[in-house]
Amino acid sequence: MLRQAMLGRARYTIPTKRFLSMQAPRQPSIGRFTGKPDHATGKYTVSFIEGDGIGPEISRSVKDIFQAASVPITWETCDVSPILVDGLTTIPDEAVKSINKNLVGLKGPLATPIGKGHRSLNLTLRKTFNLFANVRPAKSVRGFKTTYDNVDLVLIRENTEGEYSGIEHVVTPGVVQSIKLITRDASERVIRYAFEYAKAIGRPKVIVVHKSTIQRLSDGLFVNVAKELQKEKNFQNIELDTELIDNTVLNVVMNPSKYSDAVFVCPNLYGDILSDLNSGLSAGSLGLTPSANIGDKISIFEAVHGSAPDIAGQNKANPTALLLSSVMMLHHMGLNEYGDKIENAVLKTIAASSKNRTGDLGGTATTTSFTEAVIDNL
Ligand SMILES: NC(=O)C1=CN([C@@H]2O[C@H](COP(=O)(O)OP(=O)(O)OC[C@H]3O[C@@H](n4cnc5c(N)ncnc54)[C@H](O)[C@@H]3O)[C@@H](O)[C@H]2O)C=CC1
Ligand SMILES: O=C(O)CCC(=O)C(=O)O
Ligand SMILES: [Mg+2]
Repeated sequence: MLRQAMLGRARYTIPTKRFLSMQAPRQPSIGRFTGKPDHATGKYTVSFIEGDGIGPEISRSVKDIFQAASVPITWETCDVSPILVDGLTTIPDEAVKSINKNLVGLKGPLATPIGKGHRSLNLTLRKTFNLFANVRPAKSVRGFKTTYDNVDLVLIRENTEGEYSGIEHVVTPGVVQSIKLITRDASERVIRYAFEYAKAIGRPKVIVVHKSTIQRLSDGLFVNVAKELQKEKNFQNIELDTELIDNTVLNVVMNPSKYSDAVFVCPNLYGDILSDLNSGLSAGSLGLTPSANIGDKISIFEAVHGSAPDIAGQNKANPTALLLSSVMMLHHMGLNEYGDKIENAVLKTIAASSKNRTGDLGGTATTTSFTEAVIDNL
């Protein structure tokens, strides 16, 4: 039997046995949106970071579709040009104020220079607003054939530390050290979120993906925290499994359906890599996979993909991943009808014909013609 369970995206159709009799809530209890619409206009204000490369093109698409769907949102454009002080990267105060005020943001991809200049602005945003859980669902798209049908993977990545702590130094020329920082606090809050998320979407299992055979203390702590949490009364109905990352990667590629009833949770780098793999497998492109960066109060939604410099400025980018991220955002804000409407229009457009699809999906559509087709399908 199938039951429609909703969190972030309407199209979670989840096979359940144990949870059939339970009413799954729509959102985990952690990180709920508490913003209010403006009294006078009835509209919410959302901070919008358009991003680099293809960012402005896919952002235009989201804005046009939101306008056509009459979504009650006013965009507040945020400039996050990096500010470097004593080697540390920050973002302008106005952007920090905007996001702190609105409690929610939508973000296009931000490019990171390699080996020089500012630190990743994506990491800076996640650290600045303590966005500790990065939720990355990867689901097959109806009507678009990839290697496997019915891929339905949900991954939650620790988003503030691990290999992305940015603690690196030269010990002596030719010898560098990079510190993977794992703390009990950060591990606990993301794993707790993963348990809550699994409950909310009606999945009976959480799988900790790790390599504690090698990273014995750091990943060992992450795994132990999960085992401790699972003993809490609240989570005893959720099964906990642990898997070595190399084994998970093999299994995901060989048989992704093995994980349709689970939520993965993992340290930062594993989650970054595994989420691109999941995207490629479910969608055949990075152009379709959304994500949410969740904090206790503030959340920022963004695609899994980057700034795609190879196709930037050519009207070739697929805006779907940012659109589906905006759908996750609408559900997070409780604007479910609008989220469902836009999601259905996007999926209908992709399913209708290969002509509608952008180049990454083997089609000939441009970003603008795809956007127009979605608007026609609203
Ligand atoms: N969260 C973020 O803002 C992220 C930012 N980045 C940054 O993006 C820059 C480029 O990174 P890459 O490794 O090239 O990864 P990328 O994700 O930008 O591109 C990888 C491949 O996927 C394609 N692609 C990505 N998004 C697409 C879309 N919407 N439509 C059609 N095709 C799409 C690109 O054309 C390219 O062939 C780097 O500076 C990196 O730091 C990378 C990943 C995430
Ligand atoms: O910030 C970056 O440069 C890359 C981030 C990334 O790959 C991701 O968030 O998936
Ligand atoms: Mg990545």
